[in-house]
Amino acid sequence: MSALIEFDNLHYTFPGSRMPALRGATLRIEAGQRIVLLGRNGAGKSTLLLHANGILRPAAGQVRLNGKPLEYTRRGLLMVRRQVGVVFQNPDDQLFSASVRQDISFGPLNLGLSIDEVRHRVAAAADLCGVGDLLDRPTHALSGGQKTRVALAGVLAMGPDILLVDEATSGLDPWMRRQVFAIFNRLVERGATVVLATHDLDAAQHWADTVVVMHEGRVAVAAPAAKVFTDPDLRAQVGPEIER
Ligand SMILES: Nc1ncnc2c1ncn2[C@@H]1O[C@H](COP(=O)(O)OP(=O)(O)OP(=O)(O)O)[C@@H](O)[C@H]1O
Repeated sequence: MSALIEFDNLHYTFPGSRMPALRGATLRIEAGQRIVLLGRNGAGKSTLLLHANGILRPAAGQVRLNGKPLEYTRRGLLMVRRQVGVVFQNPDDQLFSASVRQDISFGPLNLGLSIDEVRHRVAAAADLCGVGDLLDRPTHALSGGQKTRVALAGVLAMGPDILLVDEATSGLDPWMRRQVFAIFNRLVERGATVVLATHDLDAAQHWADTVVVMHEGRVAVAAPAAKVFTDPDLRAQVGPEIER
């Protein structure tokens, strides 16, 4: 059976950079997984996630969604973004509308849904993320944690099968962090996959079922979380990436 999403030997170098950010990154992700993506600063985690919904296009290699190669056309990318949601590291890269309501509505409107359906999705996603009372606020006047939750609501309103979250949970207070992880769990129970790129080893040990470690633009390890932290061979292989 084909994977939900597959990164096959991806190579990518940012324009103007001499160092490749991805050097043959390969990873297979199935439905219903809780994945934590670890790796030192600059290992390539964000770059890999930006390939998942076609924001970046690999110089070589292929991204496949349900076995089909991504199509980098307007139509192809819209289809991908319906299924693959990314919450960026910096929510300011994601929020660009005048109000929170407009921002969360943007994705579902782009899907061509009816106004009623969009309203329903926006209200449900805002409620889930605890930003229902912020809907009429300008996005620039929010705190960092509020911006993160609005960005998450905007992605959830699209109803993704796979949610990729780039180090966005670190700025949340402990209460909100628990809420956000509860949202991730609900998505997974529904059959979606959540991938969290983070330096949060607690999330890797206590939340993830699968831990993926990137090193210098490649996936060095992809294994059950319990194994990564206990198997001496894997531990040695992962080395400083997971040492506290
Ligand atoms: N916009 C960019 N332009 C040029 N180089 C970039 C850009 N973004 C990232 N890079 C480079 O690509 C490599 C991979 O970076 P990436 O952001 O994917 O790492 P990361 O694992 O997400 O790191 P971090 O843990 O610091 O977020 C690094 O060498 C980085 O300097």
